[in-house]
Amino acid sequence: MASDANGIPELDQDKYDADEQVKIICLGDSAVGKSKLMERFLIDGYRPQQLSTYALTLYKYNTTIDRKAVLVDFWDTAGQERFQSMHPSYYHKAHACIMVFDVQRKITYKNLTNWYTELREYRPEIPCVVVANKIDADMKVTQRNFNFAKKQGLPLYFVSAADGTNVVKMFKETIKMAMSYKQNSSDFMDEVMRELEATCRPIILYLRKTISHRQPAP
Ligand SMILES: Nc1nc2c(ncn2[C@@H]2O[C@H](COP(=O)(O)OP(=O)(O)OP(=O)(O)O)[C@@H](O)[C@H]2O)c(=O)[nH]1
Ligand SMILES: [Mg+2]
Repeated sequence: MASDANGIPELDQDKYDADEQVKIICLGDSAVGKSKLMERFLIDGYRPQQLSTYALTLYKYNTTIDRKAVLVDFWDTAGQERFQSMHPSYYHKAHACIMVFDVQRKITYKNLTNWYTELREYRPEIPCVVVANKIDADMKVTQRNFNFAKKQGLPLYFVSAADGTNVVKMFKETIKMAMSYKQNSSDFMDEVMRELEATCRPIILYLRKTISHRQPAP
């Protein structure tokens, strides 16, 4: 996506290398409330930017962390999740993930496993939170055990985009996790090591071959 995005600065993902830029993605089945959650959090003056060609909406949020201005880009799908899989560039350089299900629809909870597997394929280390949305419809669900989060060691938030319960708390904590990941991750070194390995492998193979073909000295 980034490479076809010539001329659309919002899709230039190199900007996420800068200290003050964070990318947070949102995953989950259709109609679980992903967009409503964003809108609820950014209720005062959110500026969603719909990029329909890319089945994507970007929500921008300015905040201050440790007295430093930070710009958060929330990436929200616009229908791509119906195909049960996202374009790889959706995951590219993401610093955290918000994974949402609808407490009223069991299938959306079951599908978290698929979303999580795909997320880890592309971003093995980034912080991820599980969000049980629509608790306003039946508060009793907060007593239920949703073991997926516990099993994976992920934080679980019971929220309602409709009445706002826990929405700000969940977003603020996720932003902090994203920043902390960005400051401490070994992403960059991993990339360097992978490049080095790929470059050096043919040389090592060649050397091994040459040495093994050498005749012992008389
Ligand atoms: N009762 C209740 N309804 C909600 C809540 N959040 C979202 N909804 C409703 O659920 C429906 C889907 O919400 P969206 O935010 O559009 O869901 P989405 O996950 O963005 O859906 P797609 O963009 O199609 O993937 C809408 O009719 C919302 O009004 C909630 O907390 N409580
Ligand atoms: Mg949506």
